[in-house]
Amino acid sequence: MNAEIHAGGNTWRSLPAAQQPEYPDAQALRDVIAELESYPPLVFAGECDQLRQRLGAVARGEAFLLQGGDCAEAFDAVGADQIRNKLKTLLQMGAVLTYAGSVPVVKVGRIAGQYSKPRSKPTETRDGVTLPTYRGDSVNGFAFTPEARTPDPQRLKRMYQASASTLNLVRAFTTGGYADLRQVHAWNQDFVRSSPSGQRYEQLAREIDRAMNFMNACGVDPEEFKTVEFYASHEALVLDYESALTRVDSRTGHLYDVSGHMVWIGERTRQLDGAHIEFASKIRNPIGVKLGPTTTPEEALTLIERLDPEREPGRLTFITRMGADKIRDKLPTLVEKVTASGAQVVWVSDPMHGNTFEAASGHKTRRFDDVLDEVKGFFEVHKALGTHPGGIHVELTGDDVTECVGGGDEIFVDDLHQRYETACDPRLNRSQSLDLAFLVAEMYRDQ
Ligand SMILES: O=C[C@H](O)[C@H](O)COP(=O)(O)O
Ligand SMILES: C=C(OP(=O)(O)O)C(=O)O
Ligand SMILES: [Mn+2]
Repeated sequence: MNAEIHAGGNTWRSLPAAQQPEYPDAQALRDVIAELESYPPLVFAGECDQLRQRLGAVARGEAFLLQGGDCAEAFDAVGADQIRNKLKTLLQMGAVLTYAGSVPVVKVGRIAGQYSKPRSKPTETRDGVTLPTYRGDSVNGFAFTPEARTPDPQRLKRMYQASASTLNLVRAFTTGGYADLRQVHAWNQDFVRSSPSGQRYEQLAREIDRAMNFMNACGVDPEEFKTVEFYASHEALVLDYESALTRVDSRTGHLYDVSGHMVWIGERTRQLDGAHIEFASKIRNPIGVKLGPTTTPEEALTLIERLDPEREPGRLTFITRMGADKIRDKLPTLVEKVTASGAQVVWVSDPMHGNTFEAASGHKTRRFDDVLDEVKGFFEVHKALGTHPGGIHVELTGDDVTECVGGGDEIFVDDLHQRYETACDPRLNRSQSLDLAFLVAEMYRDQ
């Protein structure tokens, strides 16, 4: 490894880094970093390049990005069922969008690395006891005890291992036959009878079957449908971890963060003179940046200067998360100014993070109708400006949780307690995710 170039992955260290864990033992952290630096990459730099090319197609208006998964993955949820259910949900959504929206879909999970959480408050108080807030399994434990909530650098190694086993199973499913498009019915088997979206999906799967029979009859090799391209992404939050997993690509001499194919910088860490943007500017992975309602056009343009100086379609994805009540007001100027600058970014809607509220029961939740309305606003703005609504970024799970209210198989506020399992933000369940995919496919077709 070239030490000089590798140092490029550490230039962030001299800058202020928001939302970093405060470890009690600096030497223990250094030991963990040294160990992580010796671990093999989780992804290959060439795969990151391939995703950048796919996102280039999205930027040009030729494809659509579906990015989704947990708000916060958890170490104890690294099991075959959970991973399969999540993947299955994303594959079903992908099939709906591809078929009903008539557009190639680039599929990216918030998966195999989504273990670190920025928080709005540094501490949490319960019954007069104040402890550090939970910052994701990579940092501390969810249990409300001083031991669990103390940041422990050993957790970064567990994050690597959990990411590796998740990615291994995802790769097995996506290349080994499970994700074969001829399985469109099988993905739905446990689901169809019980839910309106499952039944709607079943009808679509029958049409896909017919289309595939037609293609077979035309001589298309059925093996073409056997594997699916699927990529892993997460928020690059804990920079000690991300930079320990940043390596020089022997083919090109460039730096890649090999902890995932795509990484994004969150709304709370996108300071222009901060460590996260500096880190992201040094790596060649496709980069996302979340843009909330306070983003100014000047900030967006400076982000482009910093992260995409070559104006390479696919390098930079702007993930807007304005809130349903603000998107129609805030997004147009940003899109106009960015487009006028000549940059070709991918525009993606995260309709989750601007629409969170606390229910009377104390559960953090989101209304399906607000989520839908933000996506609608996103499509309306792009239609009016003649730009491409490039994709959606959603928090979802394949399990039948009750965390967001609404949807075709309606969840009510009074249901929230039944299966509220998230460690951080409320996720769409499988039925709500499929509902959303059908509605987004209609919007895409209509625009
Ligand atoms: O997932 C994102 C953030 O960590 C989350 O929205 C912040 O939530 P908080 O306001 O509960 O800290
Ligand atoms: C923290 C997140 O989002 P944001 O940075 O947009 O608040 C997230 O995606 O979980
Ligand atoms: Mn979240």
